Amino acid sequence: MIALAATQLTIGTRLRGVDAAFAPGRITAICGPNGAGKSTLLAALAGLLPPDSGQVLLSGEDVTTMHPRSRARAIGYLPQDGEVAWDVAVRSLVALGRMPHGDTAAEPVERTIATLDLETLAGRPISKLSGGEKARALLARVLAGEPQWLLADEPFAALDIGHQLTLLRHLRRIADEGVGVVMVLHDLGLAMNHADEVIVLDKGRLAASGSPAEALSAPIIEQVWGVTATWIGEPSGRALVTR
Ligand SMILES: Nc1ncnc2c1ncn2[C@@H]1O[C@H](COP(=O)(O)OP(=O)(O)OP(=O)(O)O)[C@@H](O)[C@H]1O
Repeated sequence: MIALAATQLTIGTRLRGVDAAFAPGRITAICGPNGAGKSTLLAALAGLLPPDSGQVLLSGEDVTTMHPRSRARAIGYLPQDGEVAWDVAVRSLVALGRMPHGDTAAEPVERTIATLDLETLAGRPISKLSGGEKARALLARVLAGEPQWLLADEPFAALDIGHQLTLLRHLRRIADEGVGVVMVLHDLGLAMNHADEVIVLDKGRLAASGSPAEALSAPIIEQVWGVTATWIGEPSGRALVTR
């Protein structure tokens, strides 16, 4: 089993001694208030932020010292505000996701374009896309690389409800195939209903972790977000009602 784990991860005051383990085939949501350290943790898991102390291990190997190409093959990372250096067409951008493999294999590129409903946009330059269309194109680039781990920062933020649902189903499908999915989510309903595990960060520290029901219980939401709220509805269809 290829596991990804952070031990006593410390980066300035942004992350303070965070321990977290992620399992392949599972969807883990990282939640917490603004500035809690969620994006910092995700970037550190991707090997892009060297810690002051502690480490991130992928199958026992330190991610910061892995060969960049093997790390890129293993870990697909989608940052919060993805920027594109060149104004290429969507299809070319998605094909760039194959770089870690040293190929531009048409099959995964076209499959990912179809999965993210980008067929009619495939020839259009990135600069001429809407915010949500660009978000889907950037996500497609990462998915086309078929990584063992998908680390995505707020992948649903710009998507309409239909594309959110399509993406949720796709993430569950790749998780069922063994991919480890780790994503930062502000929408606690999405985390409660669709994640297998939840990690809650608060001021750089781990505040809770476990099943969605455990880690996002009303007392933890009150303690971490300072919000009094109740979950209503059935499992996998819960809604958070604030008071
Ligand atoms: N490059 C940086 N150097 C120093 N501090 C930073 C840097 N980037 C972010 N921070 C600070 O580190 C803390 C954690 O930031 P981070 O982006 O990880 O939070 P977050 O939980 O993802 O927040 P949000 O929900 O607002 O996206 C914040 O207080 C932020 O101001």
